[in-house]
Amino acid sequence: INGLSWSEVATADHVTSSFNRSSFPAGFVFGTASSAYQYEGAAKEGGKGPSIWDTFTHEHPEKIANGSNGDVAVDFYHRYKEDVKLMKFIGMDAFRLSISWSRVLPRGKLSGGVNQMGIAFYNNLINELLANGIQPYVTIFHWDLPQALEDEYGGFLSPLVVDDFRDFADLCFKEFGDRVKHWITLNEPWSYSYGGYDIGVFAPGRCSPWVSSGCLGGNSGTEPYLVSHHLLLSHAAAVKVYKDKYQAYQKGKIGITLVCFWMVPLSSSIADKKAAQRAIDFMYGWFIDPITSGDYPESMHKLVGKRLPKFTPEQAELLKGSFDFIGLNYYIANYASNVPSPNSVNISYTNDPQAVQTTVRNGKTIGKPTGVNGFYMYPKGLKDLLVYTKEKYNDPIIYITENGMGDANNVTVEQGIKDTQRVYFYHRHLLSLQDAIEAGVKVKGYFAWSFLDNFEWSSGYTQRFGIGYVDFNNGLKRYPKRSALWFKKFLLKK
Ligand SMILES: OC[C@@H]1[C@@H](O)[C@H](O)[C@@H](O)c2nnnn21
Repeated sequence: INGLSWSEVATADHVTSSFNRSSFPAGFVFGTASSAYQYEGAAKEGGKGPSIWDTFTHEHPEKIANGSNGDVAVDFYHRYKEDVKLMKFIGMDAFRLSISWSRVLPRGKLSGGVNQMGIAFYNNLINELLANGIQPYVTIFHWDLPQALEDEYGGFLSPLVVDDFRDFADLCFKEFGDRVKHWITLNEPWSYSYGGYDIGVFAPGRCSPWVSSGCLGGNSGTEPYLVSHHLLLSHAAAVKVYKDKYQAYQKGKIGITLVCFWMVPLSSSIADKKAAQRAIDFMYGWFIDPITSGDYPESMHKLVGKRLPKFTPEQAELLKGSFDFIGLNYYIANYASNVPSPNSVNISYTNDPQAVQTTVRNGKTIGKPTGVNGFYMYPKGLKDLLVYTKEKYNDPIIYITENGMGDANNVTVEQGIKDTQRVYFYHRHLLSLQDAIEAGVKVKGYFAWSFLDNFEWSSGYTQRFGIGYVDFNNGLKRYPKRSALWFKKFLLKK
């Protein structure tokens, strides 16, 4: 600050410890994560077609804090070279980005034509990363479905999306797979289904009328399950294409990114312990069971019944083992407790598990607060989730593809960059990650969410998750936060 450049600020004395990169296995990958709609901006530039997030934010500004949108976001589309230099300055090994489907296929379908300016943008970005010694980890779908496919057949509500997603993934492998060696098919299918079709706060904003009066049609008891079913089939189709057509000579790896809140039984009662397991099944098992066993968890069959779509034997075969690694996004833990008399009238994904999630026990919150209401720090949950995955799902290779916290430091730049709470968050979660590795979990990398403050979906720009501060009042200027400088020391190669 006071005009100090990143390197001048970095020399300032910052607390470090003997805990650093060398506390992790050689070759362990450290990076930061992002997504297209939250970073790029240039929403109508360079031949890009509209996504459902462009539509959602413009047609329903009341659903986004301050009526914000991603039209400009943090202007990554124009500033990516400067930003890659900053990643290198911090010492990051990798950068996780997503491809905007409607930037490369403006009409969603291959038959609608490929936008060569979109292809060029991602080629330039990938080349810039590699030229700076940073590995690109690419997410194919991070929620920004082309509006054209939502209009044509309801997007992921329809099985027709599977072929279009497969073609989009094929295009990405063909155009970028010579340099991209780590692919993630989907980011958090849980969030897309739950946010977009159960509670309606994410695009396309659907839910049952009893859930919220603002929903644009929908049924919270059936649509989340249909959408997740088609997300899983799309994932499997993309993995098949990669393994059939590209992996042998491109020699990359492909996986999926899932999210799970760790669930802690509210009491030591059997009922609450079972409720916590159901809560994990409905958030995490919903997806990791089908890609490991080829079917949904038993608890979902029992509680959702005929509302839960079925996989054909062929689909089950395609899904089983459809990954080289699991990407895991971890942020928080919740208490889970049993719902003794389930609500038989208001049927929804949220009510089906008969487990209510809370954050306070005997007047004490589950962890230290963050800037996001209801989100508390629970570092131990990272290790618990990793060991759970190792033991229950046959010891897969795992990347932590997101971990971080939000704060509402919107007052001044000086305040915003003094994010000592975020330094504490990262320090504690990396210690927990180290415990998991010592317990034998095969974690190969860790990505902080996020490199820069960015568009935080329905929270707009009111929640900041970056280790880099963006001054939205002054030309989107970037500043290193304390956490960025902490990472710089942590990552220093001896
Ligand atoms: O809310 C912070 C971030 C979002 O910005 C990401 O887009 C999303 O992948 C996610 N999942 N959990 N937490 N997050």
